[in-house]
Parts: sequence; structure tokens; C-alpha cells
Amino acid sequence: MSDIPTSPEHTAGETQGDAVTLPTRAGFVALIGEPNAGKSTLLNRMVGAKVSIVTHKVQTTRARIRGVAMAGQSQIVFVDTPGLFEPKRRLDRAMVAAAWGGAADADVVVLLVEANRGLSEGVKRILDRLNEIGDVARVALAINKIDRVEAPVLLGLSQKLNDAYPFIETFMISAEKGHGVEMLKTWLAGEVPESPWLYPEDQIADLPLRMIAAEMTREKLTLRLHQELPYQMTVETEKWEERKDGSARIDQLIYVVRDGHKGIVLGNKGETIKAVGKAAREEMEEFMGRKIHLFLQVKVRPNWLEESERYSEMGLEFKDGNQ
Ligand SMILES: Nc1nc2c(ncn2[C@@H]2O[C@H](COP(=O)(O)OP(=O)(O)OP(=O)(O)O)[C@@H](O)[C@H]2O)c(=O)[nH]1
Repeated sequence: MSDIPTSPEHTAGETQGDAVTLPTRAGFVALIGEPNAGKSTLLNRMVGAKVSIVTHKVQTTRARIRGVAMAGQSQIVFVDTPGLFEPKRRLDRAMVAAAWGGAADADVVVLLVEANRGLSEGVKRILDRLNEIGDVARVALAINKIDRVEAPVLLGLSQKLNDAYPFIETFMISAEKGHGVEMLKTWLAGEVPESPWLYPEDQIADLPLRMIAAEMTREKLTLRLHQELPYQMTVETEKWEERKDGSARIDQLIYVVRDGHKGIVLGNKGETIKAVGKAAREEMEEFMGRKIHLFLQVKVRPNWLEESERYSEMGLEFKDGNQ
């Protein structure tokens, strides 16, 4: 996974002078639920509107980081599940598999259920899947849109859902009105493990944008190179610089695992990387509605696969016949 520098100044349980600070915590939370359950609305509340709107627009091939919320000393990284729909195309199937993989590997899963729809067929299917996976991370239930039903209905529904699955905690929220959201966030902050923060604080606001931009370049590379390169290639947005004229300069690094791959990515006289850069830049400009100056650099990093082991759950592995 890209963009995962841990900031050395935030080690768990550090002491500053006489004051003992609380240990830092960080971890992944997967928000799952049927379409329309209110995932984006909830993210808006916990992370910030800009981020959620942006990530809503793209269906990239990887499970995405939808946003990072800070709560006290905790960094909560929300990963998206790219639709728990019934997959038809092969690529969609791979995406759904990745979504479930992401859920299984997250530290906590939050299942969002609409109060007014209750234990629908869709929710039942999700619960079946969670039961099938078995070793899925701890799952909490958040009954959303409580503003739309009466209290007795809510209690009955909570009971029914908890009978159907051993949720570790149940929350009643209204993502839209904000009820119960802080409580959920505070709880999540305590559930993620003690750990140094996963992202530098100054990157949190535009992290999803950085990742989307990296994903765009990665997609163009994959399209251009077809089978020539294995999936062991990653793109990171290294720098993002806002310019006075409203444009942005984006510097990205393309990591390959072998020297030989570098030549393939560059192409004859650099024509491959030039074409990739142009296509990626055009897509970024359209998506962000602004001028972008994109700079790409290829580097060999033989062991990035191991380094990113913990994060690989968020990537699809395009092995034979997956695409
Ligand atoms: N009444 C009420 N409506 C809500 C609440 N939370 C979300 N909604 C509405 O439910 C609709 C769906 O919300 P989204 O946040 O887009 O749902 P989503 O789960 O992200 O949907 P997908 O992107 O399709 O998966 C929107 O019209 C929201 O305004 C709530 O607490 N109460």
C-alpha cells in the first residue's frame, strides 16, 4: 500500500518531560452495509465532507482509504468496501472479493443497517458472508437513520440483529442528524490497537486525493503495459503542491521490483511513461477540475512487497484471468 510512512515522533506511549502522554493508537475500520445505508453520510460526520464527496465519485479497482479521522490519540483509518453488490463481471467479482478481504483484515468492522429497512434480504446476505468468513475482525452494529423510526421498533430490531449475529457492540445513530456519531467514533478510537500513527497528520486531509491520483497512474500503467508487468508495481504520491494559479503539482514515484522492469515502464525513449503521464494527468484534471502538473519517476524497490504486507489486503492481485 502506498503512503504509509509512520511518523517517528509518534511512538506509542511516549513520555514528554514529566507529562506522560497517552499511547497513540491507529488501525483500520471497514464500514460495510447495503447501498444507501448511509456510509458516506457517516464518513462526512467523522472525517470531513470534502474527502467523502471526492471518494464517492470513483470506483477504483482497489479497496480505498476513504478517510482518516483523528480522535484523541487515535488515528482511525476508514477503508471502503467497493460495493457489496452481486458481482457480474469478473473485475467486479475481484472487487467484491477485495472488499471482503478488506473487512476480514480490518481491526474493526462496522455494519451499518438502516433502521427503517431492518433485517432485509441484503443485510441477511451480508451476515451470511460474515459468518462464512468466520475469522472476520470484530464486528459492531450501527443502526442508522434512527430519526425515521419509533423507539420500540428500534429495540426490536436491535434484538433481532443481535440474535442473527454476535455483534460486539450496538450503536443507534443518525448519521444525518449526528446523533450517536461521536459515541461511535470515541468507541472506535479505543478499539484500534496501540500503534504509532499510520499517516503524518499533515497528509490526512488530502490523503484520499493522493491515493486516488496514485491509483489513476497505476491504472494507466496497467492498461498500457498489459501483461508485461506483474502486479508487483506500486505508485505513490510523494508530493502535492498547491500553486497560486489554482493548479497543483503532483510528484509520483512508480516503484518496480526489478531493474529490468524499469526499462519496461520507461519504454523506448521514455515514450511509455510519457503516454502514461499524459493519460493520468488528463484524468486527474477532469476529476479534480483543475490544471495538474504531473511528474513521474521510476524507482526500483525490491522489497516493497514485504514492506507493504500489512496493507496488501487493500490491493487486488491481478493474477491470471482476473481481468
Ligand atoms: N433520515 C435519515 N437519512 C439519512 C441518514 N443517514 C443517511 N441518510 C440518507 O440516506 C441516503 C443514503 O446515504 P449515503 O450516505 O449516500 O449512503 P451510502 O451507504 O454511502 O450509499 P452508497 O454509496 O450507495 O453505498 C442519503 O439520502 C442520506 O441523506 C440518517 O441518519 N437519517
